[in-house]
Amino acid sequence: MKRTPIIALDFPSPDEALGFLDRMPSGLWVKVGMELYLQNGPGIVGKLKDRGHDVFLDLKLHDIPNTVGRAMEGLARVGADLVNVHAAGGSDMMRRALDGLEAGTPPGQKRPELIAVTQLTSTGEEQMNREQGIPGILMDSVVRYARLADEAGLDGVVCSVLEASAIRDACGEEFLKVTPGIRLADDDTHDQKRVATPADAARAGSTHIVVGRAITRAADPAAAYETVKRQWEES
Ligand SMILES: O=c1ccn([C@@H]2O[C@H](COP(=O)(O)O)[C@@H](O)[C@H]2O)c(=O)[nH]1
Repeated sequence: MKRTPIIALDFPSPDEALGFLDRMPSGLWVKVGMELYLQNGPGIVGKLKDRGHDVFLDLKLHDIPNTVGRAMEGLARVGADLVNVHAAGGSDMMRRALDGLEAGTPPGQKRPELIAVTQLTSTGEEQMNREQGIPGILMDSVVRYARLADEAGLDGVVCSVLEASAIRDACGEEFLKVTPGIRLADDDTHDQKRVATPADAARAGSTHIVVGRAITRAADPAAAYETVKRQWEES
């Protein structure tokens, strides 16, 4: 995969997402999340692929193994390069997701890579302890989910930059560490709890960074993208 930031296209309509991309460089990595996909359907993925972008379809499936497996079989035909589930769904669910993707990938095409969300980057340790009832430090929970995903045969995880190097130690260099919660210095953190800069991410061993509002809501999105990319590539 290309070492380029993944831009989160958190827009309500294809017109807004594609209009935004008209003002950006070509051949990007982009992320389609629930906001865009659930209101507009799978057609947006094909439109982005036709424009030469790589697509991370971030739907974070989490249900019983049979349901997730069958859903993934369908998603394999949508044309995304990268898809995901929640690791909290368990190892059987993750294995069935992978089986579904393999079964659904059209002959001659590459199976989308599959990663698992560990702990959302909007979750803090105190919240995890109190609301999820998971005692101890958040890092341990994230690494535990990463090992589970690795053992289930997944290609990697979504985690924050703060856990990337521990996951590299536990699961290896090749295992994907896709890290949202990216902010430039002095940016508003919004609803994110575990944030870091693109330079931090490069040093920590993230394989991909996901950047939304720091680019899409910037006064000059193309300039913000170039700043993020430079920090990410140079560190
Ligand atoms: O743990 C996670 C998993 C996914 N996301 C998604 O990434 C972007 C981040 O947007 P920002 O505007 O850069 O905060 C967003 O689409 C989330 O759904 C995440 O943030 N954390």
